[in-house]
Amino acid sequence: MTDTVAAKIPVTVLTGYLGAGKTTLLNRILTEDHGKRYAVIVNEFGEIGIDNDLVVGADEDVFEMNNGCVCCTVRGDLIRVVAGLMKRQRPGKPAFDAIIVETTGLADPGPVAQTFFVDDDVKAKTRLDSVTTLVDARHVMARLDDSREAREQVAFADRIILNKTDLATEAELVAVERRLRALNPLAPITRAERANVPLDQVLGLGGFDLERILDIHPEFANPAHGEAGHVHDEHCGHDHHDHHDHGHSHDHHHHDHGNPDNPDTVSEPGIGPRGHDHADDIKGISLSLDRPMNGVKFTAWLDQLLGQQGQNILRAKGIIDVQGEDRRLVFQAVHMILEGDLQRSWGPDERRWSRAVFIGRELDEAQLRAGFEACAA
Ligand SMILES: Nc1nc2c(ncn2[C@@H]2O[C@H](COP(=O)(O)OP(=O)(O)OP(=O)(O)O)[C@@H](O)[C@H]2O)c(=O)[nH]1
Repeated sequence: MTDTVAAKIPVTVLTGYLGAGKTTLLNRILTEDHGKRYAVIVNEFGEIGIDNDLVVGADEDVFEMNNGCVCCTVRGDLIRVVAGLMKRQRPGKPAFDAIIVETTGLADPGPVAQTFFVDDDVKAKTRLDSVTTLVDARHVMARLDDSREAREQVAFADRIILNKTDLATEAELVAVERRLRALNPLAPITRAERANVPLDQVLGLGGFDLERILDIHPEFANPAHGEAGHVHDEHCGHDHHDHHDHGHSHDHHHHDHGNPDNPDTVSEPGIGPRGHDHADDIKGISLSLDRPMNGVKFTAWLDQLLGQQGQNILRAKGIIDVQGEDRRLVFQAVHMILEGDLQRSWGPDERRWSRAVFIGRELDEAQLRAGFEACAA
């Protein structure tokens, strides 16, 4: 028994609301000198891969799941990706020491975690090691008020990392901790800045506690439709129709639930991640431009935009092709807090283009697009 458990590849699910610091932690894990080989699965929000591109130096082992709506389609994707990973070989040992799944900030981690219990193939070869939830010390209180996903992420955690402690006072941190404790009395809370937690507090915890989750979600291990790989589970059942609180609006819900193995069936044009509106009025807008941008204009536009609409912009990020600059300009924002810098050079064969994703409420897509394109050099 113990042998089988040991032979299974541990899976860590990293979750946390938009901009909490998941990619920062992931990059820390991937760059630390640990001699381990990790496979990383990122659940991309929006149709133009940016997240994937922001994960450092791990090209060959980063796998993208190509949509944002975790409750509907990710299970099928995840099973496919994990099954593919299992086929890889390393002499004498499993292909990977661990698998890390980064969920989108809008995801309820339930269906992702559930995948490791319902699909027989996945279950035979992997074990869920822990769900680690990152929390943005500065913004989490508001998100716990208005987002069911944010609350679920905290409730589900085996470990909580209270990140961005540099952006909050001690009194605020204590208040946040009290609130987190109320939602999840058991998960240890570790404070962090730039997700600087020791890796042994994230990986190899053996921490996923099925019994605790069954207390929160008695139906967890027994999905309504029961079938391995069935993506339209009980989360879908209540979330789509009953729970206005959950805030998923699936107005654009054209995809075929009966065919989780064919992610193409979810591909559709339109706003947001493959046309899905998340959390009622939250939407994602993806912009791109094939001409170089004027760096000064772009920065001024972005500053002004965040100044005026930062309250409504939950998250923004992008990779910009600046005229006269060999390096890629990478920017990120969470509400009004903006960070940007010139990172690595564009590769000789790399497509030079600018792309950005804005996720928020009451965003005017036409206006954003016009503003973005007006920054062309
Ligand atoms: N001040 C401060 N900024 C941080 C800290 N940790 C991360 N950031 C910044 O916060 C922004 C979001 O961090 P990410 O790691 O991309 O967050 P994420 O959870 O992966 O975001 P999504 O994948 O979009 O949900 C980036 O600009 C980070 O550099 C921190 O401890 N303090």
